[in-house]
Amino acid sequence: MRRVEPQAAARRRQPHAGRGRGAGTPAIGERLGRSRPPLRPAARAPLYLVELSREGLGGVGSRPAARPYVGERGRGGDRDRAPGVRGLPELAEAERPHPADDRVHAVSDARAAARAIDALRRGWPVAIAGVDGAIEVLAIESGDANRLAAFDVGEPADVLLSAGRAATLKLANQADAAVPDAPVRIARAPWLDFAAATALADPQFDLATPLKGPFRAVPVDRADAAAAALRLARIAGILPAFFVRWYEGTDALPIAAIDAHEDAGRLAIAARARLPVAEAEDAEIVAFRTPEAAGEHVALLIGQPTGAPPLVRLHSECLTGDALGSLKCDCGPQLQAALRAMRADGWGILLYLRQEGRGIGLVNKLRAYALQDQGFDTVDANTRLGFAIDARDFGVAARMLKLLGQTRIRLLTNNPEKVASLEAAGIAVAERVPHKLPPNPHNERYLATKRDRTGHQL
Ligand SMILES: Nc1nc2c(ncn2[C@@H]2O[C@H](COP(=O)(O)OP(=O)(O)OP(=O)(O)O)[C@@H](O)[C@H]2O)c(=O)[nH]1
Ligand SMILES: [Zn+2]
Repeated sequence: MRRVEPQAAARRRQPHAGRGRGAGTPAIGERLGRSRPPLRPAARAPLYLVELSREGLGGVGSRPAARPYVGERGRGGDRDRAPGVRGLPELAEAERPHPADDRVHAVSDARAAARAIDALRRGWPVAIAGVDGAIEVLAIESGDANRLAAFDVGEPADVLLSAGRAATLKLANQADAAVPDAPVRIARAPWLDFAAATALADPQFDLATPLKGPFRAVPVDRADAAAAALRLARIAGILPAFFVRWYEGTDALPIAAIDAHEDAGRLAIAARARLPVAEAEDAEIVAFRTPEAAGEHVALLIGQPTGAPPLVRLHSECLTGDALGSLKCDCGPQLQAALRAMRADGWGILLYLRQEGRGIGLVNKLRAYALQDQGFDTVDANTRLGFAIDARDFGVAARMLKLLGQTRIRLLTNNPEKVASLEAAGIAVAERVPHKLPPNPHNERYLATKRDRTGHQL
């Protein structure tokens, strides 16, 4: 058994309900669930939420133990397999996500991060603790003028943007913009009301909405917490732009909680089943998830192990390309071509990674598309929004391959970064297999940008 946290504290932590930050507007505080009076410490002490350890119950819930996908066809005989599932016996046990003694803190912290992400999307303030102190942020995208009025209590909150966005506003120099997701703080001028801040946050409307000004960048104090806030925005799929103030409470989210939330090492196999697909009737699907993060990744296993390293494709989710047949990118054709190549090769593994829009999420990718409609290329569009050019973590793919028992692969890609990231995470890439498809008039520029600006071998 493990003790997680007092129920009252768990309820109170996000949004910072009842922490008594002074005279907020009662109606708004009520609506945001923030007006509950603080509980006296004595009232919190005895109540604890208790969870049974999964290990103690013998395995992860009622799931079958993960069986790695290695070995040879028919070894042990088909009759030994669970019905409908490609089972390959006597193989290395899947790695455990964490040593048991790490788990209590990692789990509660990572859940606190999940609550903070949810709060950001709802327009609730979130406090984040750095080494030099904490900040509190209100996302501009999900906030409104009333929430800002409540947030501004005492003195007006400044604005927190990313360097990529600040550079487009001429508030950061090129050197700063080299790290587009680094934090930049803008002093709150009297005219910087909610509407003006919205225009600052979203570059899509720069051409249509001339910005007021001048704006003045000020030194970013508590920079680690500010950078963490921008990171949380990316995970939440919102614009990396906030109102920001110092926070003196003790219940701020530690940055380590965000690390735990994103920790690929916490991925485990959640389910597996047969999935006949057009390219391979004997395919098997394996789903992976962590206890906290929302995205579930899947592997599609094609053909039967031949003893040679499998042909692997890391495919990042692209709703527009994969499901809607978008011609703006090459994702849909690449996905299908990868499955065909695996079938031709004998066996392979497609990793379908929930990293839509190179990790910035669907809505932000569509904003990037709107910027491309205005003439910016795929790299500049990401930067102007305030994101890294590529925000993906390929450690996720490395972890999935290890859980499938594969540490030596042949990789279908034109992207040297995928090779380097997998190698750095302990996967030997025996061969990079080019994965080029003919351009169309709509994706020609996109592919040229990948070749010229992001090092793709096209
Ligand atoms: N932010 C952003 N994401 C895009 C854009 N176009 C496509 N994507 C996303 O880019 C990802 C596709 O990249 P991949 O094909 O996996 O990888 P790659 O870096 O091109 O490398 P390859 O293995 O050579 O194909 C998907 O998540 C798409 O949603 C764009 O203009 N902006
Ligand atoms: Zn795509």
